[in-house]
Amino acid sequence: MKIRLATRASRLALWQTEHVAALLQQAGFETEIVPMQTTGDAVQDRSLAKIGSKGVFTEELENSLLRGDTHLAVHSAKDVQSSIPRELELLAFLEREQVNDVVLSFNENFVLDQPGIVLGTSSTRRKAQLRRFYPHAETAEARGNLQTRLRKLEEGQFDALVLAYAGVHRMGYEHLVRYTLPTSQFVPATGQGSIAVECAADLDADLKARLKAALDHPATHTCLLAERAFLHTMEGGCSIPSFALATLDGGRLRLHGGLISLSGEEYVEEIQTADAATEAGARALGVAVADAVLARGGREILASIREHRG
Ligand SMILES: NCc1[nH]cc(CCC(=O)O)c1CC(=O)O
Repeated sequence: MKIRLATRASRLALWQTEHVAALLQQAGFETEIVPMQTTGDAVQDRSLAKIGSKGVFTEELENSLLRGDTHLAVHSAKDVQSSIPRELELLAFLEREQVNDVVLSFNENFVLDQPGIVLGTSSTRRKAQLRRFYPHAETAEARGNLQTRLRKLEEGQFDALVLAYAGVHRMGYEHLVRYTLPTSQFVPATGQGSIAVECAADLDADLKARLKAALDHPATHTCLLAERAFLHTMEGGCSIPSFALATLDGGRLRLHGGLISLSGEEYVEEIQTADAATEAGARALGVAVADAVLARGGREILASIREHRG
């Protein structure tokens, strides 16, 4: 049977979808890749916070699943909104890459701890974390796909670029990495480093089970359920500077989640652990960490972000 895969047309998205296709082929499926443009690709001149983050990289792919034109949609897990249409289902999460944010520069002697440096990023979370942990650095908007951002770096629009290691590795830009930022401070966005595979909820149950068996990484899946429950409770999209990283150690699931104000001054974080045996337990951990963050000052941070945006 030929499985049709919906994907964005960016080089990173195509790399990820070819990776999914290869796993499916190993399991005996034929595949066809169906690239499409999303709003997030079309709108390059405004920051994601301004165009609204709800599904800008996923909606067109989801519509193709809903029409029955494709069987699976392949996304960066980070780009998938915290609640998806009830007719759709997140079937599988592929094994996660190293989750860190990294700093790239063409200058081999680039030093982060230096006054006046300009760091390119398009993420409100990274901007806020940089303001908190590297207050001497300035940030500049760096929208566009990875190739566009690298070109802006090469043109000298900023001294360095802050990106997810996962995308940098997949695109072969590791030789430009000057710093790997610690996940204790630069806690990544929900889902960073994993690829999510979505399907229609009414896809044939037997086919679903075979596709899931070929693609899903259960430990990553458990972590992502906790992180996504956190994000859902936080009511954020990728433009709210929340962060969440779940890790599994033996049978224990650990979730580090929090929220940071745009200025980087207000900061609430929470770490809790739970038994990782069930999906319900993983989700409950995400809700508990988010509730604690909201109760300990997160609500005020969210209110001030909303006020700031008008
Ligand atoms: N929204 C952009 C986006 N979505 C996924 C990745 C990288 C790959 C990943 O985190 O899985 C990136 C680029 C970045 O954040 O540097």
